[in-house]
Amino acid sequence: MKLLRFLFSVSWTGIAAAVVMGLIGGGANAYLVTQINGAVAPPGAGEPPSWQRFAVTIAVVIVAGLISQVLLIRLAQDAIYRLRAKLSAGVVSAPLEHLERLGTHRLLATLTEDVRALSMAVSAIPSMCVDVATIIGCLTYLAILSAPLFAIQVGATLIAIAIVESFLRHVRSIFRAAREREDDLLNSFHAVSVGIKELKGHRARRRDFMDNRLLGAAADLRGKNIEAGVKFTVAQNFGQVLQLATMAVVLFGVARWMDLPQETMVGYVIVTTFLAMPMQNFMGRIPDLLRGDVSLKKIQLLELSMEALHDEEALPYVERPPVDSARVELTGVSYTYLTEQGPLGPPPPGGGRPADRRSHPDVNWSSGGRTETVPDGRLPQRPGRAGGPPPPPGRQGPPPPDGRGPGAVGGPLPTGFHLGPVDAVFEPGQITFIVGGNGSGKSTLAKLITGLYVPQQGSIAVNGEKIVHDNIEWFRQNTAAIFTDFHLFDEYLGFDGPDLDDRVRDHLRMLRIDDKVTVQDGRLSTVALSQGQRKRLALVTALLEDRPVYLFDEWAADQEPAFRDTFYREILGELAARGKTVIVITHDDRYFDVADQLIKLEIGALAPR
Ligand SMILES: Nc1ncnc2c1ncn2[C@@H]1O[C@H](COP(=O)(O)OP(=O)(O)OP(=O)(O)O)[C@@H](O)[C@H]1O
Repeated sequence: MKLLRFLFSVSWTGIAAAVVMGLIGGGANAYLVTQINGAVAPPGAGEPPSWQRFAVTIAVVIVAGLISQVLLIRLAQDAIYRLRAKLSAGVVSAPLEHLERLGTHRLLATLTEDVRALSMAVSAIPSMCVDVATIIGCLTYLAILSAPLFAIQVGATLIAIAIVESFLRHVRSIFRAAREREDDLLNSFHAVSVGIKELKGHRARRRDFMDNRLLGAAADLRGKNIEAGVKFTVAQNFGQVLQLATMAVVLFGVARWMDLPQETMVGYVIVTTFLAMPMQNFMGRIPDLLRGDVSLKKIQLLELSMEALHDEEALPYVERPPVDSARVELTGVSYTYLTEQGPLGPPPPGGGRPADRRSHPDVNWSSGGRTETVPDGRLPQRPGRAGGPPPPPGRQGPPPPDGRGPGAVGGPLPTGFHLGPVDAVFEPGQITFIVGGNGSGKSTLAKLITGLYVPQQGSIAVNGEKIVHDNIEWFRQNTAAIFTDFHLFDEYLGFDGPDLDDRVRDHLRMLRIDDKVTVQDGRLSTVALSQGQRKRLALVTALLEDRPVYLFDEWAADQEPAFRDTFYREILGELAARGKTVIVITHDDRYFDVADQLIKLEIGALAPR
């Protein structure tokens, strides 16, 4: 079971210690049974009873059980902590395009539901270990008491396990289907939180959404959980019936047929009665284990799908300050969005990563003038290079050269919107406007310029230094960007210095929001502001970053006319005067005269000048 393997990977020594203590407890439990048997068996049949020995055995049972449980509780919590840390780090370090494709709902479902299910499963393991130790101890005593009875009991238990296991296979697949519906439910919850205004304002839409989307998924989930619960209960009861039937066969058949002595039968009854509790506890915890196993697989699948050709957490980062001024040059930069072509497939046999789940199937890290295609390179051919046909200009990128058609079942393929090739130079002290219609690729280009996306063809250079795997993390530290879907942290994380508050106050004053927000110890009094005000707060952060490249994605769109004028005519000018490389995505044609350079995109391609 993956769950146990996962727990072992956290600390096999901890597991071993807990299991040893569990076994001591289980052995002591079994010894307790022998003493009870000695006390109730006919005189002279067994060991004479001794209350001192009885008390010591109980002490051993309690102490060993306690130590084992404490060890396993610590282990379980450690495993959960590590899982949370690993998952969060995985999310932060996954390539942006990959997270965008996964969608918020899938990430949320894993970070909440899967971690919760796994916590339950891992927390169940301590008591299950003690149960197993007690069962082993009791069966060992039974073996000493009577080999035939032991054989019958073990045989019946194995048959019960086989029957329950066949039921559990169904239950597991139901849990798996239920888990998929949880993604849909989380998607609906997400839609409720971000689309509440649209739902409140349109009764028919709200009804439709509630009945068919949210409650539809919830009802489906309920149905699956009921089905799994009922099947499991049937299996559990069947197991119990089999145990009782075995007892009946032994008491009324085998005992008479083999003429077993009364003290053996008393021992047998005590052992089987004693066995019932740990057996039931163990069975009762199995659904938690199954759900945990399903969640662990889901988590691993997500991690797998997050797996990047460059694991961003592992990106080399040499502490190196940003450049003083940046000349950013794009040479033949192209990028094609991947689109989902079908259900996400399982990993291929042999544990390798399925080709269709690669996060960057087409990334080529340009290094030292040489283009490396990683790993097997289903590269959309760049026009004018390698003799490939030019990609059709437009929303759709080139078909994958591996011959898989759009109907192919599998993960994402590079068949989405295609941008490029783009050749452009952004000089220090220069203001560049990037313009173009909706969906022409401006924001996509912005993500490439800021290093958030990696070009699939061509290269980017800063002051002549090519951006490659080894310096992309550093490259990102050179740009202060505000995208349209920016996020405001209410704390100035990553900034320090005794004058931070004063610097923030100066900027708040300059951007005319000092009457709305105050700052204390690097924390803002509020971020619950109008969209225009929130954008000004984002600008405060960008200005504090003081980086050589500034990129604004339709920043002024929500500003009042007077402040829009201030932004275009004063703030941009000041940044350029300080030698910053300023790039502005805009539709504001009234201010085009501010730009030193105008780059126009038309459906993913540079418009002819
Ligand atoms: N995360 C994504 N995944 C797949 N395709 C995307 C993604 N983001 C954008 N696209 C596609 O790329 C195209 C260009 O999008 P982009 O956001 O770059 O346009 P834009 O020029 O900034 O548009 P606008 O002016 O409306 O903001 C879109 O038509 C869309 O189809």
